Amino acid sequence: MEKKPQSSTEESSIFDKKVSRRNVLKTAGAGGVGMLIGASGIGGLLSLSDTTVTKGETIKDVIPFYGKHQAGITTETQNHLYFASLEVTAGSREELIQLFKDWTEAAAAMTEGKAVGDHSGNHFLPPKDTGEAAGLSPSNLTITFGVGPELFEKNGKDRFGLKGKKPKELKDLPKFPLDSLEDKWNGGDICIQACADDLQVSFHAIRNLVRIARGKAVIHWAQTGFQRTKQADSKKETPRNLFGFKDGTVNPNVQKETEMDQQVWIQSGDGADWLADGSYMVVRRVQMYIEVWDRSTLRDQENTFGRHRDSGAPLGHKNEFDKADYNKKDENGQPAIPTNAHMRLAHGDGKQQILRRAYSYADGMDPQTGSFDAGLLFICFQRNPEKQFIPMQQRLAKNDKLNEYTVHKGSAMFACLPGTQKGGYIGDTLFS
Ligand SMILES: C=CC1=C(C)c2cc3[nH]c(cc4nc(cc5[nH]c(cc1n2)c(C)c5CCC(=O)O)C(CCC(=O)O)=C4C)c(C)c3C=C
Ligand SMILES: [Fe+2]
Repeated sequence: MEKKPQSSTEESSIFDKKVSRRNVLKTAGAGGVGMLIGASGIGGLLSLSDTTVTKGETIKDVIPFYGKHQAGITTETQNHLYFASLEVTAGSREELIQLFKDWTEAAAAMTEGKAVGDHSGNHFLPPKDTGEAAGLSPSNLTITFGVGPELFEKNGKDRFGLKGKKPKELKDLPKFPLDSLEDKWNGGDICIQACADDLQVSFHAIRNLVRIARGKAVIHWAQTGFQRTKQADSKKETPRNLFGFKDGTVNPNVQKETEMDQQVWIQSGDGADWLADGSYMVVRRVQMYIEVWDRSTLRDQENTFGRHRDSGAPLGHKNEFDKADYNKKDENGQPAIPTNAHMRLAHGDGKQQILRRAYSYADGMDPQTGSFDAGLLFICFQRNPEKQFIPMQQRLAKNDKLNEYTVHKGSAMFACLPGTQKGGYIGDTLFS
């Protein structure tokens, strides 16, 4: 559950005063703009331009969809996640291109709080938008698209004429010691990450994008995720994971463009120029044995992460954001932060960094064990997984004390596409 970045390019809500879909409806009723409702129906009602009917009022909670980078990477984490991994069934490159064009249009509309497609009002046709987000605020919805290795080549087949564009970094992750991966949580041709401050808004986004993809792509696996809501934590402190620890304290600073260029954004000259301004996303579905954890002592728990539970401070330190001193000894002359502590191993020599943007999940019961199926959908972004996530996970998989309490069940890597401008479409540099 990684925290709080805010990128100056993407994140500033473009308007200052809130006009939710509901407010527009109210205003329409009060201000006598019923004609508008009759003329353009829900689709029209929800369009940004229609906010002019409420002069002076503007919309909040909108994160722009268009831009140099896709939103949902350096964006401050929203309360909820709906993540979907899809398999492409389209028969041709043209169909695939059309899919990305349709998705772009729909995603741009939904992030502005608009419905998908025009409201036809035709009683003999299914409505274009499924409707469950009508009346809801845009809720800072971001929709982020990524492509997996098999979109470029599957079983030696160049399915969409993309083989020559495959970046060498985009491949299945190596099998790490202790991995217990299941096909049902692995891989995918395309991923869509929908984050919002309302789960119904996230779900609506994925549902409508999957609906648009009918005949061209199907869901392979999906996962919801959550963290404490901003309403529950108005101070917006670092969220706690399901083991009760602050999670997301040490993360690259998304406000610093140079840091993002070094660690997160793929640069032209890195190998695949069409992917410049995109980022590699690694996803791991990590089940956490919360019942086992709950029976372990506070000292064991703190030694596992190398941090104090209450304050989030590194062991031997006072405050959450104190710089960890890995040479510090405890009263017995032992390292204050144990050599197998998660944060110590993840940190390494500090040269590799990743931008973590994970969410907790809770999916009922694990039928095999009768315990909770709960954990972390670990998501991170980086410029080069071979230099960043992979060596880090190799260290963790070998020695991390956290491995006593977790198991990696799912794994995937996607290349998150560069952003696009109005008139373009997500993926345009891949297909041009
Ligand atoms: C390979 C990358 C990582 C995986 C997989 C991972 C899983 C994982 N982590 C936690 C909880 C915490 N992680 C913390 C720090 C931390 N974790 C990683 C990487 C992976 N974690 C990094 C790079 C760091 C920062 C290291 C540093 O330089 O200090 C912490 C400490 C607080 C914090 O900084 O966020 C916690 C807590 C869980 C529960 C988990 C899988 C279930
Ligand atoms: Fe971690």
